[in-house]
Amino acid sequence: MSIALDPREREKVFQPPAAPLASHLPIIGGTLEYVDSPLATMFRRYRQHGPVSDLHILGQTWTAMLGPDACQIALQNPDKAFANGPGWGYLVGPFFDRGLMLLDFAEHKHYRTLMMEAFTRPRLEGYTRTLAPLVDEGIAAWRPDPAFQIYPALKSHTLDLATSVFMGGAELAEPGEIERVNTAFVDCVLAANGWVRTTTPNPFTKWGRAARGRRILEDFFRRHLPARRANPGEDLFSVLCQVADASGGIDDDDIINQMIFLLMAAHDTTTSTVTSIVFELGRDPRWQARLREQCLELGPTPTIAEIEDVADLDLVMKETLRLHPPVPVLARRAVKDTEVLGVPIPKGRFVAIMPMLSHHLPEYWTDPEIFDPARFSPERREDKSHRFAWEPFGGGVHKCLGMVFANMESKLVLSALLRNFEWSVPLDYVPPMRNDSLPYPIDGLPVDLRPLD
Ligand code: HEM
Repeated sequence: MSIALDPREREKVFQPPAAPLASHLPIIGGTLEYVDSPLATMFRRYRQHGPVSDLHILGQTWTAMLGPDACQIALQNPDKAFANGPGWGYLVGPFFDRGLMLLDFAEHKHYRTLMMEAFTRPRLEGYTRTLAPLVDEGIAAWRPDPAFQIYPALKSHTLDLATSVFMGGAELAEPGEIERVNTAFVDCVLAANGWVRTTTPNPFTKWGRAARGRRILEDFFRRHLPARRANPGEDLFSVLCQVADASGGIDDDDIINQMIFLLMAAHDTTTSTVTSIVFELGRDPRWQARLREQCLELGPTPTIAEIEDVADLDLVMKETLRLHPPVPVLARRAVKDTEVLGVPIPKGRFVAIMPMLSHHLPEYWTDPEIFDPARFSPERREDKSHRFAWEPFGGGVHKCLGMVFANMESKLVLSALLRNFEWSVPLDYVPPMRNDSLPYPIDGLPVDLRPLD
């Protein structure tokens, strides 16, 4: 078993705050404190101010929802007081414009119903058929290395996979364009915490780079759209074109908007999940060996049903998502006056739902900082301690539409890794994380990757 919480974070969590910068610089300070140590910031706030309190991030006052009760109310949104568009829109709006997650109420319901067609069981079976051999081929080509940077390798591999399963190929890409598309995605995601918020292309600001990135992505998808419509394949882009044409309710611009959003939603989150699993298994040889045995039986091209049958893969994935949720904070904005757990929230207020804290609260989990996949086993089911104790995929009407897909793809990649390699990371190694958008390890998370004996 391994201790998951960065020891420096643990120190910050359990020490009283030493005159935090936040008290002197309320605007910048809140942002810096969060970026430095998100979990410690959430813990401190929850213990000192309770489940609903105000903080200052990125030049705005945000009401933080901490702990499963507050997160449940905000996510289930019973009086429709919270909207996604103006919340997420403040962070990434111009770059993921009209993506499903940024739509609200009746319009969101309409698009979600249409897009669900792309995630039916037969479609997922088709995506798995496309993915399995590509995953295996890609991972088998990796070379052993005592300092193999797993994060960039997975990021590039999952983008290649997305090009096939989401796009149906990139036959019209120009030389070097796939790399530019990758950079464009990164720039759009990193815009979340930009201070200079104008969308004039400018290589020196985050928003400026993201604006350029968005154009690259639009060009890329628009060029491929007629071919997907004329000769639809099993890929998600073709499915969306068919759904759009059959319903008459989505125009070409919106197909492109949804594709850009979907790729972003899928790409970074899956990369982050598998990276974190590799990290945890690298410190826990017993779980690594146990999973390897089962994955060797699974073989190189399993069906989705066969992958789902490996219960231990599921335990490890759930436990990793508990400790390292790829989306630690969800954005909303109040569209009318409301209250949560007795705390008034005025119309116009930004709201930060922070599911990550619920995953670490000792009120709901035994030894929450220990990597212990068996806590999700049928005998223990610690996640049942509260309906929203475990919420890496969110909840309510915006709950992740790609959850089954994400499980399938992450497990396929992990299974291929386990069948080809063994790996370790030193027990005292703590990946230095960048937390100003979706969290990722700045050093690429080096692992000692060895061929199987
Ligand atoms: C482990 C990987 C993933 C995690 C942890 C994750 C997490 C989330 C979360 C927390 C939300 C809710 C956001 C909110 O309420 O504001 C969400 C929404 C969404 N995710 Fe995922 N996601 C993952 C993978 C994927 C994949 C692979 C896809 C697509 C294939 C996807 C598609 C979506 C979509 C379309 C939404 C918007 C749903 C809506 O607003 O109705 N996600 N995801």
